[in-house]
Amino acid sequence: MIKSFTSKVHKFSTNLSIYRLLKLIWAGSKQWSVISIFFIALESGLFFSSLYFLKILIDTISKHGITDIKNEPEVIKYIILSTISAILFTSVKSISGYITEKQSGKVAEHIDEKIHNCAIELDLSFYESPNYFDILKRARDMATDRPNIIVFTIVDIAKNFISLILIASLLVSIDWRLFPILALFVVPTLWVRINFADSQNVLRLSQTAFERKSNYLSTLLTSDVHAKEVRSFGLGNHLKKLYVDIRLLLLNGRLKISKQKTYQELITSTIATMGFFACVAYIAIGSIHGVTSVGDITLFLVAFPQAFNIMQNLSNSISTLYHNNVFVKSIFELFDLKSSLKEYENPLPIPSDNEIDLELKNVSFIYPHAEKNTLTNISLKMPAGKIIAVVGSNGAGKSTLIKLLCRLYDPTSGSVNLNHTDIKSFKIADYQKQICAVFQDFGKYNVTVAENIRFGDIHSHREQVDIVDAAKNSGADIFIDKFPQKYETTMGRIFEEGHEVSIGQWQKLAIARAFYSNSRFVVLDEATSALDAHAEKELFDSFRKRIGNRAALIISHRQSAVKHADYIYMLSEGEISESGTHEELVKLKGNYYHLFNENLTTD
Ligand SMILES: Nc1ncnc2c1ncn2[C@@H]1O[C@H](COP(=O)(O)OP(=O)(O)OP(=O)(O)O)[C@@H](O)[C@H]1O
Repeated sequence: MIKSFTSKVHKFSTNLSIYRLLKLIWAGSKQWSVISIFFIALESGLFFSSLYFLKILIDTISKHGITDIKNEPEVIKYIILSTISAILFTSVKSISGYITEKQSGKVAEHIDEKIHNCAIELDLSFYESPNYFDILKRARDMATDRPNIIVFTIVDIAKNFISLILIASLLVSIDWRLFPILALFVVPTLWVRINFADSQNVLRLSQTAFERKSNYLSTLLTSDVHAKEVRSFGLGNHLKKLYVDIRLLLLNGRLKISKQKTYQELITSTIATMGFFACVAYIAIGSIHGVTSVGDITLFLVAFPQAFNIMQNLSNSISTLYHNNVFVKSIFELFDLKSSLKEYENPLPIPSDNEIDLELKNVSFIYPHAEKNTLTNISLKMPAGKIIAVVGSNGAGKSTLIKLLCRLYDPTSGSVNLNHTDIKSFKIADYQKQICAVFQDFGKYNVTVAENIRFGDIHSHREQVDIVDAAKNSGADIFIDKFPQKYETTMGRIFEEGHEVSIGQWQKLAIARAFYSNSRFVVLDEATSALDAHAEKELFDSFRKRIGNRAALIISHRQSAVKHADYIYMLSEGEISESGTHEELVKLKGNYYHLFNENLTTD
């Protein structure tokens, strides 16, 4: 058991990252940490002094005898002093509870901010990794209430530790053997708790993926997005069963180690209680033999249960800290993740020329964890003021190409160049401002109409008229004007008074974002797929006028959307198989011709 205990303690100290944790707490709450430390010292000092005055009081009484009237002023003095110390102790304890609450609130805010920064700054490849989601989930779970628990626990450990030292000095003044005896009987309890916390941590790590899966199933059952299909396909009971099975599995895992802990705690708490009464017997027999005084016995009966409680609290706090360590580790794991997109050390300014081209040169790309290239040797140009189109069947690699253009990923080989300069030479944020993309799975923001459009260029403070212009250009103005609150209408149905609109209308809002943006390049990835034929025709007929001297890239499965492009690239299984104008490609009677098959026209 001793070997197991020391190995647990070693694992505990290496796993706990206590120094890093304290640094994190300090970074998030410097001022409140200082105040908190002051109150810890004050509280412990007052606790000690109330006991100390009590001891002197008892010593005074027992030395001079209870009936000695001369003794009265001194007795009253110590009664007053120990009462004042006890009152101050309880008051400081209450205030210090508030201070710890404030401190942990600050730490939680700090951790929350860091987690959100990581989530924003990490590149898209992390979102392809289940492991990243596990880390993120654990870190997010941690962010809500764990900082609170951890700060409270650390403060508790500090208080208990100081109090224990002070109280130990009192106990040692009775008999030095009392303290080691006490420690010996409390250690098994600590061992059981650390052991339990350790098993819980291992279990939690192995359960995170299942937890995520059960959360996912619960979302399927409860979210508005899936409500229609769940009902029409009658998926409810099937999904519910999958959910319940996983929850049962998780519960059984937890109950198994909890049962083990209950058995072990039964034994160790019996040992601890026996320890307490062994000490009582030791002191009582000592007093019969005249070795210990009445003051000693009284002090022992007051101080010993306190010391016993403090040691129990300490063991509880330490195991709580250890138990929460899995979350602490997760946030550090998250903080340690490094984006694979590297910032250039001396970034160049974005070229200010009026005419600016974007070009892919011999680009190949393989997704992280994928086995083969999604794109191979792609060369393609987006010249200023021109509209180009990329077409191809499902899975050909069109959206992937957009991700590279937007620098959401870097190519595995080849380069993306802005006016002949590799885009890696620019600051990522500066470059990304040059491109505005409307993705196939565009965002539906449950904010006002105006904010939905303003998200296209959130850093500029432009006039309302620009928002209205963007809405007119995308055709969204037609339904916006029908809302009583026009551009101040909240979209979606998540919030009260929100207005839900059709998918095509949402898509028009997303396109309005692109028109509102000042970027030099516009990318529409299947961005008009939900527009009715009339709205789509109207948009593309005047698209050139609407984008001004910007360059545009359109991805679409509809011939009507791509045929007016200046140049079209046909993507087949990740490679460009054909390119040319619509007329040239139709005449070629190759992949492009067959893709649109019957409905091809050259008008
Ligand atoms: N995150 C990813 N990780 C691994 N492979 C991916 C990932 N995203 C896409 N792929 C693979 O890359 C290939 C190209 O996908 P992409 O989304 O670029 O196709 P697409 O041409 O846009 O298709 P669609 O017309 O259906 O939108 C597909 O075979 C897909 O399986």
